[in-house]
Amino acid sequence: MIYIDEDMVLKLINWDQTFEAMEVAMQRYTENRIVQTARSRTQVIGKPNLLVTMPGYLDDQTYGALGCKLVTFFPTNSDLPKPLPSVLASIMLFDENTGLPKACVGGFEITKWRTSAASAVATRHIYEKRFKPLNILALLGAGHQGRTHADCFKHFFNFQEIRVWNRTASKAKEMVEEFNKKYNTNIFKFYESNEKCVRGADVIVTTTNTSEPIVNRDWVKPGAHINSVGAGRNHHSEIEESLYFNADVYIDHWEGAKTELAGLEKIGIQFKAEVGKVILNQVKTEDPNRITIFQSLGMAVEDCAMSRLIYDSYLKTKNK
Ligand SMILES: NC(=O)C1=CN([C@@H]2O[C@H](COP(=O)(O)OP(=O)(O)OC[C@H]3O[C@@H](n4cnc5c(N)ncnc54)[C@H](O)[C@@H]3O)[C@@H](O)[C@H]2O)C=CC1
Ligand SMILES: O=C(O)C1=NCCCC1
Repeated sequence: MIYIDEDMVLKLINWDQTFEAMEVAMQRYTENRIVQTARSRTQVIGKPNLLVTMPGYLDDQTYGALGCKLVTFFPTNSDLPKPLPSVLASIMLFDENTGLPKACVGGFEITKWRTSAASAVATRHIYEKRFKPLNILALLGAGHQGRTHADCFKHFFNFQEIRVWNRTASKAKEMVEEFNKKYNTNIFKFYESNEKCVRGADVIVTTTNTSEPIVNRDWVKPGAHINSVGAGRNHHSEIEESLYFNADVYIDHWEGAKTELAGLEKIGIQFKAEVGKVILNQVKTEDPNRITIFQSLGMAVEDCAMSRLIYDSYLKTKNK
């Protein structure tokens, strides 16, 4: 069995293949060519810290794999004297014919990249494909996911303004300075207020651990698209509940939605479809003024696709 560490993953990963891997995982989901269950959660007694397991099987010539991601979600890591990321992960990849372990692949970078690419896939198919404006992007959250989403959306879309808000303002300021420098641009703008950041935005991405809404219904312009990524108290804490009633809500998978979005179902929110159906043109939002939401939960088969991609790329570099 080989071990592919985070540095190697970073050398091998790129946005275009990650996007394609997410599109394939989402399509295969809709075509019933995957197996995955809701993830298990094992909590450290007395702490909010979790070990999460995400097993999956994806049937595909290029991205197919049998694997299991092990994620630790330790919100207390930011309070350590030397802070660590709150989401850490490793992905085990198995031989489909023998069950032998083939590789353990670092899952920290993969989780950031595949989650960002899943948001980009949703934005492209739910929103951009309908010729909707892409002038202003609002990013709420300047943590690991917020930063990777910024790179990803800069790569795939041509926004004129990318706004950044974070609960601790200094982090958003730092990020804006760093990203303007990195891309030799001035399109990244710091916002002190989440309301101002959201008002007028065409696309909104939320990547926070908040347990209270940070996006209010009245702030979101008609026809805007929201990718809600954060999983604080639950997976739907970032957006004011009444906004869900005034939007078409798309998810990535129903197994996860049944448990992790039970709170939304309980208050009567109906999910329109999984993103795979939109990719396959089986469903779409017709009304240009309708707000759309991609409620991202994260799928095991996305991690299977990514670990297969990285594993194959790794073998190619070794066999050169
Ligand atoms: N949907 C998916 O597929 C995935 C979702 N996630 C979720 O994304 C979120 C962000 O993950 P990372 O960027 O890795 O974490 P991080 O620890 O790097 O960033 C956390 C962010 O949340 C913000 N935050 C924390 N408490 C807040 C509050 N009360 N109000 C407003 N903002 C608050 C912080 O300022 C920071 O911007 C987490 O909730 C994580 O569980 C992570 C991986 C995959
Ligand atoms: O999909 C994932 O990976 C995760 N989703 C939510 C929380 C931690 C990891």
